[in-house]
Amino acid sequence: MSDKQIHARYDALLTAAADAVMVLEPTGLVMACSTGVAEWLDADAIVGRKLDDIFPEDISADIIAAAVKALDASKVIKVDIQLRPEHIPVLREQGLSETKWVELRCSAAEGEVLAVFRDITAKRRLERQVTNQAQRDPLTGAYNRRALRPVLEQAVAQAQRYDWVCSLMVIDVDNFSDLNDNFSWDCGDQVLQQLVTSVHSMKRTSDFLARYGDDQFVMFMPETNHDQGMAAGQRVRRIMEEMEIPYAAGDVHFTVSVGVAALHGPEDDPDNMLRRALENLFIAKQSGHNRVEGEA
Ligand SMILES: Nc1nc2c(ncn2[C@@H]2O[C@H](COP(=O)(O)OP(=O)(O)OP(=O)(O)O)[C@@H](O)[C@H]2O)c(=O)[nH]1
Repeated sequence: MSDKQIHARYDALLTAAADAVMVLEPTGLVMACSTGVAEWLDADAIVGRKLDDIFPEDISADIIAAAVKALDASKVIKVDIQLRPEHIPVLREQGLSETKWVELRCSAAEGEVLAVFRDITAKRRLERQVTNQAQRDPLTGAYNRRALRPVLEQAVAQAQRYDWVCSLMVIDVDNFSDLNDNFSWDCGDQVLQQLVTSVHSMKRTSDFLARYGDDQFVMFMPETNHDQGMAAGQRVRRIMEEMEIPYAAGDVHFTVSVGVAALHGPEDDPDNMLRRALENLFIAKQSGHNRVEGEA
């Protein structure tokens, strides 16, 4: 096969490929470029420039490191790169209008490196969506019990290390099964959704709300001592008591009971805090509902 044929085949391959490809010198100089389907890359404006002139320092260093490794190890080196238009003016001018994730694969060829960029933005988005769904309660959008566990463990350990205070509350809808029975399951659903919306709008950004059971929610509150946790519990109780949910058969009212527990020093742990909060919730229910109980 002649050199001409080899070049023609190489050009045809690059023209047909969906991926963007750059031929790089190990110094970072772009010798050739084909854009594939990347509408945010202008080959003419890239060829002859150094990666440092195109990308910010950290990205260009990642690409050069992958290229050098591919040359040294004679194998394909893979690295994922995030391209943000606000950090890469050169690509923004060429049409990069939203954040993209690309998978870079480098392989060595006669002292040069072929750098293949594949757009994996859609795959990344899907992965994030799936992770998000796995951590959320589909009805209310609050975090679920599975998501709560690692947050509690990390936050309680951190509070213990730095001698900070923290508290949690368990919120439980009073006579929730009666709401379901007397109105409808749909009405019960609306109560749970409204509860979460209201608690979200009153809580601090750092507080963490999760659906813990059927009609039960746990809110972890960092940097909150017992008295502040009780005050937050009373706020939740009052807001729920005042809420009216419009329903076909008339406005629906409901109340909640709340159990609060604060961190008890270095020997305490999330399971014990939850157990105490649930005990206090039980006392609130036994004492007539629509109450907040904490530690004496
Ligand atoms: N609408 C609705 N109901 C649910 C959902 N998940 C569970 N339930 C129902 O919620 C009810 C929970 O009832 P219980 O745990 O007995 O609590 P309660 O009736 O509030 O009683 P107290 O806590 O003692 O006041 C059960 O009847 C479940 O079937 C849901 O997602 N939506």
